[in-house]
Amino acid sequence: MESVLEVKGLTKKYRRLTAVDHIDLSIEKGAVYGLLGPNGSGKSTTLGMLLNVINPTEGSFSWFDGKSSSQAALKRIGALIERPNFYSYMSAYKNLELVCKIKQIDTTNISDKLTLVGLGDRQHDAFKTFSLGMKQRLAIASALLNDPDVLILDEPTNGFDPQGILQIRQLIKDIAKSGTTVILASHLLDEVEKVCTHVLILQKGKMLYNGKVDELIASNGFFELKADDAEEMIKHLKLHNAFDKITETDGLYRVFFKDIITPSSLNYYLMQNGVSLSHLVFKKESLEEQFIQLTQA
Ligand SMILES: Nc1ncnc2c1ncn2[C@@H]1O[C@H](COP(=O)(O)OP(=O)(O)OP(=O)(O)O)[C@@H](O)[C@H]1O
Repeated sequence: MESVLEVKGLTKKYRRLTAVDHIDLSIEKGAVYGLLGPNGSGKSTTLGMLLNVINPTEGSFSWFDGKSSSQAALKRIGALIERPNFYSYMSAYKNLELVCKIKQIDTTNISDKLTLVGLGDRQHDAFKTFSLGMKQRLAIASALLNDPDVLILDEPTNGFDPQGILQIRQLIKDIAKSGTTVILASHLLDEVEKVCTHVLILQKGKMLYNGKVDELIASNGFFELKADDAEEMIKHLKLHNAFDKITETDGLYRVFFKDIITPSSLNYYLMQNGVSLSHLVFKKESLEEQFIQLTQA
């Protein structure tokens, strides 16, 4: 697969605060890569470094083949970090014409990009008549004017109503389908689950998970167990060679294994060791449960 971005040990320190702490990342063409984390976890700082507006304290990154200069690489990237200022009395089309003039790009793409973001039939209407969601879609069209290989979005659906959110998420998926790699920062787990193929989970600048969204969801699952003799059960669970960890809430034990274990084989193992269970349920965690586990660890 063609590599779009390679990041090694990227770190940003602000005095004593480490905003981004040794991040490694490898993004392939066509991925929709989510940077997921609560406010202040370092998402915007990471994007700022990748866009050359924040100087890293340590580490390195290289765009595309690693051979192009950072200036040349930046020309292949469209970014929407802050809401751009458009002229309210000018039409969507005229606003984008102005963007093209400023960025010295050909204007031939404007109508196509407006159609792509669903504003084809509103392109000659004044910007001030647009809803918030339409304004954001115009901003995305603006970032796409020079046909970038990569589109970077910071919290793309923040502040929109449910319908606006749906439209923007669908648009992001359509853009990715057309071959553009997307990197998006979001504090919304649901957004990453619905839109992204890959995710880097950040907490206080540290990487908690980095990989495919599917693989995060498709964990080995866990067992909910109860036994009259809980102590004996725990002892034998811990002796199992695939044992990972155990947690307890109100007498119900959640047991995680490093490998896939079937309910019947676990039941058999415990029975052989003299432990009879009064409750055995196998469950798969939702991404949300895994996210909570990761961020609580
Ligand atoms: N210029 C700065 N000087 C000092 N500290 C900063 C600066 N910029 C960011 N920080 C701190 O770095 C940490 C990471 O901030 P960052 O904005 O990257 O997080 P984020 O995940 O994007 O959060 P948000 O969604 O709230 O912007 C925070 O603790 C923030 O206060």
